[in-house]
Amino acid sequence: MTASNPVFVALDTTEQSKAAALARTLIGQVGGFKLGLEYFIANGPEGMAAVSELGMPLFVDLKLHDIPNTVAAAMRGVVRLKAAITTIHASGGAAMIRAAADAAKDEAAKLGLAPPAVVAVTILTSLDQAGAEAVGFSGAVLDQVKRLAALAQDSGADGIVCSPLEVDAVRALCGPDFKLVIPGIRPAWSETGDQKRFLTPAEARAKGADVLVIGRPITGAADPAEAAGRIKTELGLAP
Ligand SMILES: O=C(O)c1cc(=O)[nH]c(=O)n1[C@@H]1O[C@H](COP(=O)(O)O)[C@@H](O)[C@H]1O
Repeated sequence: MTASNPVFVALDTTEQSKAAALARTLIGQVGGFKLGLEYFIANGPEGMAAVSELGMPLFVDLKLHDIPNTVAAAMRGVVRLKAAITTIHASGGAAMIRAAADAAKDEAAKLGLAPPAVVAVTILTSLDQAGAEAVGFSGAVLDQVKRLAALAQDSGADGIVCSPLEVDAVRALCGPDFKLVIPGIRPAWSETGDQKRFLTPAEARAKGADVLVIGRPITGAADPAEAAGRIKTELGLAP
């Protein structure tokens, strides 16, 4: 991420040529690129390299969630992809979070790389109150996010993923150095789609988000670079 632009654009596609072309168009308009499961399953490590070699920070979003030993081994592979940020699920528990954080640091040191920020997904932004309760998170979503954020921080994670609606409360709980990576970002002019807990880029930033994860409002626009530029303007960044 360049210091001034907090936007990581989610290049959610299975097509390597499409991701690389979009990425090239967006250099200068965003702070980094996010590649997730959809892309990784189709294109593997070589596909990740095709985007990372463009020289922008890479967010590798594989949302690891398994027993600690398996997650630690997978995390070593994520480090080899030269990730700047990567995700695990906080609900994997304290030992899993610790194993992921330790493996990231250890593998990065072995390879002489900067370790990725390991951020733990709390409650997916596609879940509303009823959806969160249906998978067993009882109580207000905000309280569940705060509980998982504290668990993640106590277990060595560098930050969390939550919706913009919870950012100020988590910031107050976890302090200024805890990285808040925030999807569920919808400019007023965009479609909400499957996101249930969302705010605009400027609202999320004002609440204290460090990274804004934005996909379809940019990638689905007729002119993605123009859409990213519009978001830059809304964030008060120089064109
Ligand atoms: O971990 C994530 O990045 C993530 C967590 C979450 O709770 N919600 C969420 O939408 N995401 C990701 O953020 C991106 C949002 O994309 P758009 O909804 O198209 O802006 C997608 O790539 C999701 O995988």
